[in-house]
Amino acid sequence: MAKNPEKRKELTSVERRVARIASHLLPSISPLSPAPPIVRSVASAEDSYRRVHGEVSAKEAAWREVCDDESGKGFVDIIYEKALGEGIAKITINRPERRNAFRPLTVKELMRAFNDARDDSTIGVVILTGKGTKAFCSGGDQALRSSDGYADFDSFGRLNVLDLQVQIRRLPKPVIAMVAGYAVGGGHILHMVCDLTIAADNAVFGQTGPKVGSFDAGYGSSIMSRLVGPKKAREMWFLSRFYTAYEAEKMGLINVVVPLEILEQETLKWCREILRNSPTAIRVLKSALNAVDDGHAGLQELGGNATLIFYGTEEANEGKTAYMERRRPDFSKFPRKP
Ligand SMILES: CC(C)(COP(=O)(O)OP(=O)(O)OC[C@H]1O[C@@H](n2cnc3c(N)ncnc32)[C@H](O)[C@@H]1OP(=O)(O)O)[C@@H](O)C(=O)NCCC(=O)NCCSC(=O)CCC(=O)c1ccccc1C(=O)O
Repeated sequence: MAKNPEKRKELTSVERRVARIASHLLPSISPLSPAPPIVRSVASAEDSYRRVHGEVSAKEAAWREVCDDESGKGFVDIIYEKALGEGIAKITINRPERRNAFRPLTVKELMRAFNDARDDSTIGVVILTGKGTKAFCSGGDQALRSSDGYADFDSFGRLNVLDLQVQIRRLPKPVIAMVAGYAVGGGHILHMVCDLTIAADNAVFGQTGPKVGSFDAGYGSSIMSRLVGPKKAREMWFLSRFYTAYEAEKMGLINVVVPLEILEQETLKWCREILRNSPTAIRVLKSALNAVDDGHAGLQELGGNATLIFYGTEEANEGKTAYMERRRPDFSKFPRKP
């Protein structure tokens, strides 16, 4: 070790640079090779952000079940939990005996839970998952399919999962699909509308609609085409094949594959990493990333965020205050910035 402080500083700097370059030279992982236990981290252990913030915790969450929302109806088809002392909510489809297929009641309950998570200002990230390790979700419950949608307790059919998709897309907080087992049919679409997908190595992805006389000509087609490209999207829909988690990762359909045993641990790490960042930046970015694809609705969401931020300024406050005080607003002190 160099004794001269100048030399030591130089040596440390060289070591840091070598570590950074080496992290870029790691061999790429074959799509069929097993996932490494520690998931991709390009930043070197020595960078200044890490020195300030430390490692993201991978500890288990202390989940507290939310048995009810303001409707007072309780939950039957889902489990809704929040991590104590953390800004994480977890919504689990709880019909494992049906591979977590959804019926209208399931969708209604999912919407209530997502609504609660949206309104709860302590929550910054929402995880959507399925009970057990065999399925994330296998789509609409075919036993309840009728000529006008899906009907459970009454005779009216509905396709209320389409409203759920829009709700997830517009929720101003990241939604992460945590997928073990099958994510197929309408279940595959649910993971696609989520902002991020973290998959276990046993996950299987695909559409089944054309095999069972169904299709999703909305987000299920357009978002897929954006994610995997128009040719691959046609393959996925026309052939209705299933794909492994590694194939899905290679296609850009999901973010990462991890061993099943650490699926929740890794998902929590991603949540905590997001939660370290500015909530407003994340909120605006989500709406910006969706804006073009979502057309007027996308612009409305992005524009709403601009208004929300503007309301916090002195300039906006001057307008409101002047109105309330029955006087002319004085906007002259606010610069017309270049
Ligand atoms: C998922 C499987 C590949 C799993 O196979 P396997 O592990 O061998 O298990 P199984 O023995 O098949 O299943 C166990 C048990 O679960 C029942 N089950 C599974 N999936 C469903 C389902 N979707 N509906 C009803 N029941 C289901 C199965 O019958 C077994 O019951 P037993 O009593 O024990 O026999 C495999 O299960 C499978 O392929 N499942 C079907 C997948 C499927 O085709 N899903 C429907 C696709 S269509 C759709 O989801 C439309 C949804 C929708 O609402 C919509 C409509 C219009 C526009 C948009 C949408 C949209 O969702 O976006």
